[in-house]
Amino acid sequence: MKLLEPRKEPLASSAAAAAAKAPCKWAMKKKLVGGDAGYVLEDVPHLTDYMPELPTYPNPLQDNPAYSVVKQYFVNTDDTVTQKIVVRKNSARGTHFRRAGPRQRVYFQPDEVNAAIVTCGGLCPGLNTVIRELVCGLYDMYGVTSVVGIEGGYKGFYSRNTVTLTPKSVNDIHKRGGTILGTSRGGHDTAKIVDSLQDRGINQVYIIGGDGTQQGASVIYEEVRRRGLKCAVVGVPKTIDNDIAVIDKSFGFDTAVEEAQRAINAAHVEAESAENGIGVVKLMGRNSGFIAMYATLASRDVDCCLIPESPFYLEGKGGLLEFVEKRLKDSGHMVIVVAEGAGQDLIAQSMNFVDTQDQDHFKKKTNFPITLKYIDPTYMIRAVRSNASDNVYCTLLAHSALHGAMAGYSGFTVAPVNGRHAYIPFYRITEKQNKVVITDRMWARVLCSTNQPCFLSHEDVENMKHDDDERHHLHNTQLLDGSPAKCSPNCNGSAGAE
Ligand SMILES: Nc1ncnc2c1ncn2[C@@H]1O[C@H](COP(=O)(O)OP(=O)(O)OP(=O)(O)O)[C@@H](O)[C@H]1O
Ligand SMILES: O=P(O)(O)OC[C@H]1O[C@](O)(CO)[C@@H](O)[C@@H]1O
Ligand SMILES: [Mg+2]
Repeated sequence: MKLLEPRKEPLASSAAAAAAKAPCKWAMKKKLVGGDAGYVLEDVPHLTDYMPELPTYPNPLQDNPAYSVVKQYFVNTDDTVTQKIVVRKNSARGTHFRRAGPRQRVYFQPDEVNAAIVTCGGLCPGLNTVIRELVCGLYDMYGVTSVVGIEGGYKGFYSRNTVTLTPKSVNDIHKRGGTILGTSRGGHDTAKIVDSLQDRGINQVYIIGGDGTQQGASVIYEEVRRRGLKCAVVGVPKTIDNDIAVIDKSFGFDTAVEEAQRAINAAHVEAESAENGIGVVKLMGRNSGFIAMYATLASRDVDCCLIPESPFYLEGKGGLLEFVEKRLKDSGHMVIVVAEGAGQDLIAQSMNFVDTQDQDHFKKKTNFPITLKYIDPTYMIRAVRSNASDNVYCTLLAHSALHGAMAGYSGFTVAPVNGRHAYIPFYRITEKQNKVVITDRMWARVLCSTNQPCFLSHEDVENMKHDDDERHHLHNTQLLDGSPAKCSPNCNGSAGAE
């Protein structure tokens, strides 16, 4: 294994190009370790990076009756998780992340730990489950008895008192939507937050939130490190939109897609029961259409799915209205699912038919009367409690997070990559957001299932494919230590690239 020089960012995306103009502060702080055949470990920081003399202790799990019988319960320190799961015979091994899980030695004694948990950003099903499992995991697995909640997001660090969290107080919270701690989208004052950590003697902080929150967590980590504090800063990624880069899926997404089925079913029933009935369902997704795409695929009752990534136009040959008219003539009703960010250009031209409930607009544009029912379950799909599958996922996330903190890792986000939980550096989560790639197979499946037009000309499609090829080419040929090791941040097969 050899330490590599920090690599240069590929110029494949506008974000990367911007970073090249104003070099990213992370560029000099990456912990890259190279191995054979183009193997690269993008490692996460550890408390010993700046506190080399820290003592270690045996992991209390070795004496825990539930875990001590597990064969190979502790993760080997060399275990890593590959980002690129599909390989060819001569492919470079590419990027890897440190495998999450309990380590044989830990850097905190149980009675030394003062943990804090905060939730930031928008709501998402599963927030309470993550909080519950962090608290119960710290208590039950590591014998920690001091865990507090920070109320109201980041600003709660310096404007509110903490709330004590115990297994008893969090026992039933996974059965509720929202977050018992409250959340907010403002108030990230790094110095004040770290002052508060210091004043309260907090030495493990679990920060649950989306891309903005993880950026906030990374600057908190930087400040903690600058002050030389023994405090593990751990990010748990959350976004209902499922658009976080690198990771397989974000918690709450499954639940949201499931809940969206209820709205789609209602739209279908309404549409079917009326003459030329159209049911329109608006789903979350300001910048990406994953919820709309998966809800459409799951339902099979949807005739048209509109997402921000796929431009469309209303009038003229090949436009949406022509398609609506044809579908109504063919089957007498239709269901349209629209992500909230879809058709932004049309909104700009005051042509947003989606937000209007004015059926005259449609009547004027089509040649026959229609009955339009508009259903907006936007907040309903994220305010519900998490489903069974998300509950299990949240439990594993919480456990991976606290194992990492106890093992002394800090400044990382935890999430599954190709089915295995891994510790991922903050910059990999925040440098870009995933989008639905409309030249990938998953979007083709949607078009196949709805039989909607792709609203793009042949030339548009060819241009997009060309752009994608260039993007892949640039990522694949970007050399690390002279070897072709890097794959696209998107090539982990996440969110339907298969
Ligand atoms: N670049 C940043 N640096 C520091 N703090 C940030 C940054 N961006 C956002 N934050 C802080 O993170 C918190 C949440 O941010 P934001 O509202 O963007 O939600 P999010 O975490 O992205 O979640 P969601 O998935 O709901 O959008 C806010 O308190 C905000 O001040
Ligand atoms: O209304 P709020 O709380 O800002 O959150 C809504 C937004 O959050 C998101 O889910 C992003 O996290 C968007 O898709 C959505 O528009
Ligand atoms: Mg966000």
